[in-house]
Amino acid sequence: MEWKIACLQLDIAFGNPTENKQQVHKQFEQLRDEHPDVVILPELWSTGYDLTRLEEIADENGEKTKTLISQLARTYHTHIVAGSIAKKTNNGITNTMYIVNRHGEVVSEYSKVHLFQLMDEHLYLQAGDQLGLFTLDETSCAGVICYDIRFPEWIRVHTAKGAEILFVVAEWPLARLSHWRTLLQARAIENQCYVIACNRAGSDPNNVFAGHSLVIDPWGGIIAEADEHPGIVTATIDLKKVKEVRKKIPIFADRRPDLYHT
Ligand SMILES: O=C(O)CCC(=O)C(=O)O
Repeated sequence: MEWKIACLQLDIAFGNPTENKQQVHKQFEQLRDEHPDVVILPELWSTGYDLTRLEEIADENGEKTKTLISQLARTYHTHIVAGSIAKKTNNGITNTMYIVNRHGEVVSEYSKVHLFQLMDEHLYLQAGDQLGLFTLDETSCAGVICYDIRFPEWIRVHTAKGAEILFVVAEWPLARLSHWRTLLQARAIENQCYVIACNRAGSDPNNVFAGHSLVIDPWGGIIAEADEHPGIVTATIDLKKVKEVRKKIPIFADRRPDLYHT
């Protein structure tokens, strides 16, 4: 089975959910004739990192976001890995990803497990503690958020449980672009999975962001890469390639988890 992928590399308007939602609508309309199977948005795409105003602008239980992306999924008949948003809960605000299928059903949500202290996330956000596994078209997938890719053991938990595609949504700064590319390629090679990584472009008052959204195959080959500007990156992935690579070098069968204690 093949999937057409589209990453929306947005220049997120700081603290302005209304403007960001308009941008998302426009980009879906731009994609209308391409009929993507999966559309991916970046991290905190509706608010950006306006952390000091999150109490005011975060989405109460993610309800508005879920309604919006379900409508988009039904209208454009596509699965959506809806980046992440600031979700207001009774226990604080989380950095939460929603996944909806092409029928508009929310199939999963994942809250960022590793909070990034360099950008003050730990001061404003609550960490999640659940896996990011989900299934689309009977394909086992995982979704993680930005800093999570620095934790290979966290990604491995997902691929050891069967994930064949890793979706990464991010607001990764330009200052560490080389880490972004290297870490994503390494996660693809060591887990023999597709890595589909959607980063934001542009800047906010504190950071310039890297763009360079990437689609990487299970052999580590880069099949699509954006530049640093806002835009849409598309690629077609062949899901049987995961099984081919895993058969050629059977790392999951050869693992020795009984020895891997830290
Ligand atoms: O790990 C990094 O260098 C960037 C992480 C980050 O920007 C984030 O998690 O928001």
